[in-house]
Amino acid sequence: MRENRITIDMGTTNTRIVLWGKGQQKRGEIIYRIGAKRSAEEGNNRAICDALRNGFTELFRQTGVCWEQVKMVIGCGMLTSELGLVQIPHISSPAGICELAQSARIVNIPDICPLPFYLIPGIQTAKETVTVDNYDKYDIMRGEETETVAILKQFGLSGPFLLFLTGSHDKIIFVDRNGRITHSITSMTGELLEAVTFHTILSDATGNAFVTSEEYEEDMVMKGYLDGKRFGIGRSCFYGRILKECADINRIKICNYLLGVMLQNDIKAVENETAGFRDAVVAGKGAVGNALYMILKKERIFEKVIHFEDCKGESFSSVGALMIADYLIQNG
Ligand SMILES: Nc1ncnc2c1ncn2[C@@H]1O[C@H](COP(=O)(O)OP(=O)(O)O)[C@@H](O)[C@H]1O
Ligand SMILES: O=C(O)C(=O)C[C@@H](O)[C@H](O)COP(=O)(O)O
Repeated sequence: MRENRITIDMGTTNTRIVLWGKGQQKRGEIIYRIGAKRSAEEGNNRAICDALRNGFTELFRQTGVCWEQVKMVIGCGMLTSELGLVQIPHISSPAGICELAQSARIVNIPDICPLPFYLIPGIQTAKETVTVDNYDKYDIMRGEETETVAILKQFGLSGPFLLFLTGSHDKIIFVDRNGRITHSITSMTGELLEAVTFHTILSDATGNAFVTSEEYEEDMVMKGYLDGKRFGIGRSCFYGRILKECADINRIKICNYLLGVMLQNDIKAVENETAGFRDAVVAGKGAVGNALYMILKKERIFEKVIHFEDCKGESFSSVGALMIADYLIQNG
């Protein structure tokens, strides 16, 4: 019986392929450290195509499931960009689950997937033409719209609220009272933190590693955040080196400090845009999610801030893609 569905989310950095059995029962999951960034670096999408082929084979090997038992394959995120599998245009806001499901495209790529491949489009802020005079009112997302669907449905939320999503690119998503996305703001916080952590002189001070949940230190995050606000990102990052070389501070404290410095980006991005919003929701795992939640609470920009790490242990994007798959299956 064809009851299995496969969801794929490809981001800038990671690709997650999940095989779902009945309902929300996860049967298998493969995560590759391959994403849109790899295609940009290599000038082609071969790594992504290989990851999808290998991912399907590996999932079937692990679970014993075969293509004849799969009802639908559905993808979202940067898979639909020029750096992914097949480019499909963003749909315009406002949009929610119905608009996303109705705009899903079906493509046939038999050398990767023998079934029709459903692709969920991203969302762009509605705007006629983007020019050098108005680009700062515009934003795009691919993947986070699907995460938003999961967060709204799984936790029974209704807008209006601002949704903070962490990742390679942190997104601040404006959700209206009908649960539709009206606008978004992006900061490349995750990619910047990655570049600083692994590819600058500070890689020595960070020990070439991000801070984990267990290593999270609120005081150092807050110190970094306040310095970022006061001195700017560049100067504050260099204090990471001063702390290591001149004060002999350990790598965990320095990583927490740099996380706070970088999260200043997200607050700066949104601080003049919150009029009319009393509630904020933070959706993000690990130290980054904890840190952003803590900063938003301390800054008192919102009356209420809530935090979700994941959807009962599953990623928001995979659950959102599954919800859209089931919507499409139920609605023919
Ligand atoms: N402490 C941290 N732990 C893990 N990832 C972090 C951390 N700080 C920043 N990041 C960023 O988050 C990215 C991973 O985000 P994720 O949502 O899994 O991937 P994607 O953006 O590809 O969907 C990392 O590549 C990095 O840029
Ligand atoms: O829509 C596009 O082509 C984009 O670049 C949006 C991009 O920021 C996208 O939402 C991916 O972000 P993550 O890697 O999931 O953080």
